[in-house]
Amino acid sequence: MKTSIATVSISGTLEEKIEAIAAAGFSGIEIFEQDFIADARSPREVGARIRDAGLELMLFQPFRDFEGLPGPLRARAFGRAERKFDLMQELGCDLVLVCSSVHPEALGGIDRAAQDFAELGERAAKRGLRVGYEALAWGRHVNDHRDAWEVVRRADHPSVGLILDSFHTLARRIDPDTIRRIPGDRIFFVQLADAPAIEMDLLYWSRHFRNMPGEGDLDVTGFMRAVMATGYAGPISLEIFNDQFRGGPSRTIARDGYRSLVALMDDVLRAEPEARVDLPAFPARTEVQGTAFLEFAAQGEDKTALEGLLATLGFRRTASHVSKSLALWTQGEIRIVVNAETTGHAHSAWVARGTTVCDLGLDVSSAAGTLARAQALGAESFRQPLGPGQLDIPAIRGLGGSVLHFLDRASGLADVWSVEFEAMPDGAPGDVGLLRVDHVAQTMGYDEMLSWSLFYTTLFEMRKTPMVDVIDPDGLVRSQALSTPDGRFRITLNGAETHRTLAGGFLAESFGASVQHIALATDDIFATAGALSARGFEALPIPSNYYADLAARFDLDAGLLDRMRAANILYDRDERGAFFQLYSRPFAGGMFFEILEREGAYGGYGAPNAPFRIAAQKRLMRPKGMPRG
Ligand SMILES: O=C(O)c1ccc(O)c(O)c1
Ligand SMILES: [Mg+2]
Repeated sequence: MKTSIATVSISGTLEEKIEAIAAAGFSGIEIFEQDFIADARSPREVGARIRDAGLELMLFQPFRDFEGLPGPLRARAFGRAERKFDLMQELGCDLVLVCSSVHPEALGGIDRAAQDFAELGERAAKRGLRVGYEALAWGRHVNDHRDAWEVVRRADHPSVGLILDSFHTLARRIDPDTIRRIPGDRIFFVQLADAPAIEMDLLYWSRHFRNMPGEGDLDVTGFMRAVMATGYAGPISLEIFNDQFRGGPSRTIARDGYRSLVALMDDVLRAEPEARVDLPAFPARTEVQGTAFLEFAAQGEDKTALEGLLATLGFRRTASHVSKSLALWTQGEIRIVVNAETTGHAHSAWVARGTTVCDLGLDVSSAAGTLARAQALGAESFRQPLGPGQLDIPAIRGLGGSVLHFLDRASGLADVWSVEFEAMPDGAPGDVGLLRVDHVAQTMGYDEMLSWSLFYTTLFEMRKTPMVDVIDPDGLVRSQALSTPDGRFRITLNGAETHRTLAGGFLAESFGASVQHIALATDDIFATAGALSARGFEALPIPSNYYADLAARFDLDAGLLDRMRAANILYDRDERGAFFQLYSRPFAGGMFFEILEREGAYGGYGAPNAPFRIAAQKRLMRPKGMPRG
């Protein structure tokens, strides 16, 4: 499979783009004319540089406002085309993208355009070049791939073909299955982009809001299934105009692109087994069965404070690692590892961020299969030297330096707790009824959210919920939840735009994206709250204004309301059930625990309560009488 990406899709100079694209694993590149013009090197040098980087220069674009012009304007358009053909020959690129005209004097007429393309094809063929025609969604006369195809069909020249772009087809809600009737060998190139479903002007939407397949709401898979059904065997390229990506880290964005393209083509192949996609086989998305463990890196006073908090939360230190400074704390199905090693990944994480969640372990059906998929999608595997008798548990680097381990029963990895740990019960009193990890909440910059959601949704079988806005007294935080279909593994992504929000302050303190809170589930929040307070746990205080509003919003039994108020429990409800939650006070630079109960099949995360929770946390964290800012 030939993969490619347009230089417009990422940030930097042309040289930085070339390096990032090559490093991400693409086979080729679409060069956007502006990127070339801004470069100081000659066309020959640029072409040679691209090939030296191991990339094929697959497309030169765009050539605008060509077809359907009258008299002298037409002659001038051909003159311009000849100049660009000269340039392409120097660059060493044989295909140009001509996008449908928006010229105010373009006349329209399928046959007129076809004649123009027949002549252009003849001129291109003399130089061994080819011409591809793409319908822009806002083209003056041609704005639908079906019309562009009719122009190409009537031009009837072997050097003239069609270029398809998923954005232009899907943005206009044109049925992608209409592509199935186009002969695959007449399609010269395919560009892919997704986009979020927002109502706006097509041109503005296209130039600013495109994103990687899988990051938006368009049916790019359906589009690509139709393309592959035609027998198309050419390059599959990303063309993503996005303001955030233009300013983002080029290597990360290029890697996201590669991940999105490989995941998409894998989906296409699974849905359309007849399609000829020469993609090496790798396992389907992993179905995560649950959280096997959460590992904190902690040292010194922070470690003592964390252990104290774990004890008041009803955890018991049940085992220690045979050779490392790792303690295992358990309750219900929950395992928390406290890592106080002075070398290795946990130690580096602690040095960089202070007390932090440095590792997430997931229960999967095949750990090796999950690793294989992650690597096929471009993830790096993660390894540390193994001590005697230690299990080689497959792991990868997530984003932002995070690490994920995969445990399964089939290969005995789930036995790590008895193999590598020695039981060492601390004799603490019984638990408080916490049963399992409900979700892990990660905080990141707003502009990193797409990378993280793409990472999880391409590797694991997870659904995204729509993004919600959370109002912090000092700014906005966007929040999006990802969940396995059965809800056994859930992650919430919180994107901060300013350091003044609670999430933004945590992000600044922890030097990058990381877990800010861990939500643990009980089946009886009132019993749990009672047991917690008996152990000296102090819940985050919630003001009585909140309970007065609850009484107004929901038809709640007065006794229930009183019990919630007494225990600082927040409440929410949806069509499927009710939700109760309480919070710990912040620890170690702004992390916290949440304790929750889902009643019925409540599917949310208590988002309506977030502004009140944040304000309550800020009251505790902000020294009294200090002006903010
Ligand atoms: O926005 C544009 O002008 C533009 C140019 C070239 C393309 O391939 C495209 O899809 C859009
Ligand atoms: Mg395009």
